[in-house]
Amino acid sequence: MEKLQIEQVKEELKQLEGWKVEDDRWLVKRFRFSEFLTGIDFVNQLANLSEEVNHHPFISIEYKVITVKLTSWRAGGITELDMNLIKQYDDIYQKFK
Ligand SMILES: C[C@H](O)[C@H](O)[C@H]1CNC2=NC(N)=NC(=O)C2=N1
Repeated sequence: MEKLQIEQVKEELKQLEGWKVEDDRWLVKRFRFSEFLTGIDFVNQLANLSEEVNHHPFISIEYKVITVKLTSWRAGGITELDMNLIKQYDDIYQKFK
């Protein structure tokens, strides 16, 4: 899978909420939760999805803030799969609202 042009990625991100591009290769978003363990539930759901599709984000847990960073390692940048997955991450997050 080929990496996308960053300008195209940034254009697509305007349709979403809270996603940024870092170092021209990472999609990054901070998800906030009211409870620590709810954030952990969210992480577990992302982990299961990651295993299903064999495509894994880097996830940091900072109390009630979960930071998700995603790129396609082998492609060396952001791919259609990454753009598809971040929408699935947002859908999972919506279920916790
Ligand atoms: C061997 C295994 O299929 C690969 O390392 C997978 C695992 N998860 C992955 N996750 C991400 N984000 N990018 C990859 O290129 C990738 N490759």
